[in-house]
This record gives sequence, structure tokens and C-alpha cells, in this order.
Amino acid sequence: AACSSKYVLSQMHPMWQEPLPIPGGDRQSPIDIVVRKSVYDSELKPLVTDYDPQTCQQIWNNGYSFLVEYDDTTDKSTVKGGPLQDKYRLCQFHFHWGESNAWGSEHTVDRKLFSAELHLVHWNSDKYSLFEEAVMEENGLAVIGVFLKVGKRHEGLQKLVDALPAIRHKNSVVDFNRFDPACLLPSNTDDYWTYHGSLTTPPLTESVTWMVMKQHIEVSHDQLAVFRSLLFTSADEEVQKGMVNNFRVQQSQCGRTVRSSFS
Ligand SMILES: Clc1ccc(Cc2nnn[n-]2)cc1
Ligand SMILES: [Zn+2]
Repeated sequence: AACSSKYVLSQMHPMWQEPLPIPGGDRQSPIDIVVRKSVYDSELKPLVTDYDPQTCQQIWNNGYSFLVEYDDTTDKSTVKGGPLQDKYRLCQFHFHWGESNAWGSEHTVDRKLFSAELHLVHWNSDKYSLFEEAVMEENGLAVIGVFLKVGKRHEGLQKLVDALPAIRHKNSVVDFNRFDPACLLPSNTDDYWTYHGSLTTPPLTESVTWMVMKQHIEVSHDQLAVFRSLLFTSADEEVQKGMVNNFRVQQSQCGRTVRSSFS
């Protein structure tokens, strides 16, 4: 199966050519979270996020998604607790979404697809001094995943949505400050699933402790439509391609246990 092979089996992923040499290859992400197979772990603590909106720096289109980047030269915006032994510094957050509301998330819950998924990417600043170092290490990264469902308008998201037309093309960037990513977290962050996995775009390194929130957030159809107005392509390319379906195909569980913080 895909677990033993050193190569990720290519499955029609539009974003990059596969197979790619993956170190190990048995801890890839995303996966389907099979609720009845997840194991309740009473030792799992609540997540503790402490984000400083002043550390928000810019928003840009990297040709895969749009990223909101934070100043990670100090421990000003961090996550700890939960399954984490150390403190992790927020470096950026971004989303994955579909061309329709029917799909778009990277993880699924009992095969249920959500319209989009938010990823808050942090690196272990207790053990490493740079993201680039941490990205290669088993305990290097911690990513919080939050599912998005189409429903009522998300007031906090609107500031982000209003900035997107300025970064329609790949490699465009605009200043963006005073955005508190905590407004994108669900009201309940005590209930989550956690497992060891990987980044879902190159370098696909198996350095991520995933914490996927059980509770989703709601955004409006119109807000998600603005995500879909972004382009994968830079301004100088002849053929422009709409930035949709920027999620990776699901990977084999390879015998991994998904733990839950709730029974
Ligand atoms: Cl630095 C970096 C590289 C890839 C991704 C994409 C991703 N990996 N896991 N979730 N999203 C995010 C940040
Ligand atoms: Zn992501």
C-alpha cells in the first residue's frame, strides 16, 4: 500500500507533479478522521492560543493559497497545551477550498467533506530557532485545522475577504496588520482530534502535529466566492487559472491512531 512506498502515489493532483520522494512516507496528510476508531485520551489538555494581532504583517498569494503572515521573530503569537510538549510560534495561516460548496476541505470526518479548511501553522520555538529548521523535524510543526461550512456571514473574516482583490495573482502581496486569528477559531477549542502527519504541499515533510477542531465555523457563500476569485497564475501568464480545489488528495492512515480530546 501507499504506506510502505517511498513515493506518494500520484492521484490527479493539479497542484504539482507527483510522485515526489517523501522521507518515510507513512505519516502523510490529510486523512479521513474515522470517529469510531479515534481513541479518547484524557491526558490531552485544552489548547492554549495566545495571539497578538500586532504581529500580523502581510497577506499574499503564493500560487497555492493565500497566506496571512505573522512576525515570528519573538514568542508573541503562540500555541501550547493540547498534545504539545513545547510552545509553538504562529508563522502563518491559510485556507484550502473547492470550486463548489460541496467539497474543499483537506481532512474529512467519517468521509464528510466541508467547504473549506483553515490551517494555522506554528513551529516549535522551544527547540528550534527558525521555521526552516523546524519544518524538517518530527516535533517541529503544529497546525490547527478548522473546518468551514457555508452559512451565516463571518464578521471577523470580512476584513480578510476585503483584502483579496488586491492579491488576485500569484506572488502579489499587500500589507495587512492588526488581524487577530483567534476570531477564526470556533467557540469550543477544547474538542479536537490530534495525530502525527505532514505538510500537505511540498516539502510534504512529516513534521506536523495536527489538531483538527471538532466544531466548525460558518462563513457566507459570498465570502467563499471571493476566495474562488483568486488565481493560481501570475499576472504575466497568458492563461489565467482560478484558484479552486487547492486541497491534497487523502493519504493512507498507515495504522496511525487519531486521538480525541473528548469522549
Ligand atoms: Cl510553510 C507551509 C508549507 C505548506 C503548507 C501547506 C499545508 N501543509 N499542511 N497544511 N497546509 C503550509 C505551510
Ligand atoms: Zn494547509
